[in-house]
Amino acid sequence: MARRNVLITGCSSGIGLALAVKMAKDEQKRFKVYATMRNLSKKEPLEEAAGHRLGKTLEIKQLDVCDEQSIKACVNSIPDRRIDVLVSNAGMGLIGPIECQTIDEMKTVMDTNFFGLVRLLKEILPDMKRRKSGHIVIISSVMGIQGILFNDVYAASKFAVEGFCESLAIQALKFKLQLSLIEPGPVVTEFERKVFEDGMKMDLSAADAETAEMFTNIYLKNYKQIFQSLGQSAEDVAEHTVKIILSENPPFRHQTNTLYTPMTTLKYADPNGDLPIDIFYKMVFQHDKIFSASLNFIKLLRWRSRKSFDLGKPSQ
Ligand SMILES: NC(=O)C1=CN([C@@H]2O[C@H](COP(=O)(O)OP(=O)(O)OC[C@H]3O[C@@H](n4cnc5c(N)ncnc54)[C@H](OP(=O)(O)O)[C@@H]3O)[C@@H](O)[C@H]2O)C=CC1
Ligand SMILES: CC1=C(/C=C/C(C)=C/C=C/C(C)=C/C=O)C(C)(C)CCC1
Repeated sequence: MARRNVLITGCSSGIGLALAVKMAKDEQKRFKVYATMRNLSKKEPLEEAAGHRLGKTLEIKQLDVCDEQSIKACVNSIPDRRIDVLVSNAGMGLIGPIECQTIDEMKTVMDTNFFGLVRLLKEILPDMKRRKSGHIVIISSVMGIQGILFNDVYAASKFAVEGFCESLAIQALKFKLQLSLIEPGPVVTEFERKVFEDGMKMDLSAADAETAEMFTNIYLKNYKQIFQSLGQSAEDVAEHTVKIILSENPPFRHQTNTLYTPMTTLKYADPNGDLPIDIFYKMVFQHDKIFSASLNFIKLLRWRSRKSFDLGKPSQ
């Protein structure tokens, strides 16, 4: 099989970095990775992790998904503009009561997570259609399927991504293109740190006392524990993603975290949509002690089995 050109966005940290390195280190050298980031002054961790693959199976390029010119320049710099696999990974989070967020902050989330993907595809899709080959892989989220308390705008941005892709997938099929949504649950990356820090410093004065208390003493208080007990590593998500890229018949949707699937399954179990809302409400407001104890139990099990605990590792 010929070496496939892979363009990945958001490679300065987290899932993008882990995926770029994993693909560049492929023993069979099946990929040429164009690892992109908006700010090249952040390239050191990637350079270090790529080691001697740098300049061989991995090249670092500038690309800001909020800037059409930067996308165009990056794609034009790739031989024959040939991108066989596009991984749309760049993204950002936003938590808190909407009363305390500005419309501009919300627009930045939509602009990055949703319009970022749209801009990439406007540039790359026509070439893929002409060649009648290509795989578009999108790092979506479980929040592309299901909303979570105090993640209203972030979830909306991922729902937008999923609706857009569901529509596009039908046309893509006609051009023999593949489209896959990767849906991780919580992943321990910079995303988690940034979102938590922003949440902690948030000015909650525009919210009523009950909402502010709920955000601080329920959401933020449990946030770290949720990531510690249910969280995956970026490398885990990268492993799932490579498996999807290499599969002959890649699925349209792939959830990476089996500890989280009982939650997302609730969505499909009730056409009225009340079941997940009701259960999340009870977990947060009525059975919070049982919920917290269950999280601690999962954390303990994972600690005892030192990472071998199955988080839905793709079968060999
Ligand atoms: N962590 C999690 O719990 C989960 C994350 N995801 C999704 O995974 C993806 C990767 O996030 P993750 O690795 O966790 O987080 P990180 O914060 O570690 O990585 C996000 C990357 O996106 C980049 N980025 C942000 N805005 C832009 C932009 N305008 N143009 C180009 N790059 C940009 C960041 O660059 P910079 O360093 O310059 O900010 C960074 O490289 C996101 O789409 C996120 O929504 C999905 C499920 C769970
Ligand atoms: C499990 C769970 C909760 C929190 C889930 C979280 C915090 C998920 C984070 C997912 C991320 C960060 C996805 C990124 O795209 C609640 C609502 C507290 C209570 C109900 C069950």
